[in-house]
Amino acid sequence: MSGPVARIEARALAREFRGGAGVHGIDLVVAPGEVHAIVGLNGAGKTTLMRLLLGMLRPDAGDVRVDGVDVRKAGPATWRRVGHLVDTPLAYAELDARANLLAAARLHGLGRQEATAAVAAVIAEFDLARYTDVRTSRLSLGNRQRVGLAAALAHDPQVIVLDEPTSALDPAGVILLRESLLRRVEAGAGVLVSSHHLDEVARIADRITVINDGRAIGALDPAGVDLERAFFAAVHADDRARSAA
Ligand SMILES: Nc1ncnc2c1ncn2[C@@H]1O[C@H](COP(=O)(O)OP(=O)(O)OP(=O)(O)O)[C@@H](O)[C@H]1O
Repeated sequence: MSGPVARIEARALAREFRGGAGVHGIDLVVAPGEVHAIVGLNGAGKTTLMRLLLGMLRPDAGDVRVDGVDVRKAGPATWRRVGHLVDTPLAYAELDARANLLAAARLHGLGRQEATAAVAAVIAEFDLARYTDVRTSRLSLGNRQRVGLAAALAHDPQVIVLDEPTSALDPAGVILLRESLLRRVEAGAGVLVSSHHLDEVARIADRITVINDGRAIGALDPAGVDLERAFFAAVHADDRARSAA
């Protein structure tokens, strides 16, 4: 096979929870230099899929490669190239924003000076200067999300996985995140993002995959005229097909 190594490549990925919910055989690729968005209704399996891709959850079947490395064998060198915001945004709620960002940068392998410079850059990138000395537990939800995103991105990851990153952001935060991701993609990163905001997805995604009931059921055209209608058409067609089977 030729071409650049995919940032993320999953094959036949499956994990079924008791009761039957979960992820049922998903193939997915995130190439370098692209934003791949996944959209789906509440409970469709987006977070579960991301947790499987990041090795946070063990699959029943299938495999995942991150920057060409089998996720089961990935070590620090691979994880330093990954930035994610899935589940809890920050490690230390009692620390202020700057200390949290420094901790995240150091945990991702940056040296002291490198981390200080990287943290200054993401503080500017996410317009967080007013909040650097505030304990993160006291931040508003949206500012906590900004700090969480800054912590996920400070070490300049090549593989970026963000679960509903705009859910609590104000319009200014949405624009800052969009610009940040597009800059990183331009530099070769691969981004996987889940979202319920179809307008925003249409702005940033190169590829959109629809997830329904734990399965990847098709793609939406980010340049399409009525994404919402296309989304519901895909979901309802899949629901009908499965209830008829
Ligand atoms: N640890 C678990 N044990 C049992 N069921 C689970 C577990 N984690 C997730 N599920 C179930 O798997 C399904 C998919 O959940 P998931 O959180 O992946 O959906 P989602 O698409 O991210 O939803 P949302 O848009 O609401 O965040 C749901 O039915 C959920 O209840």
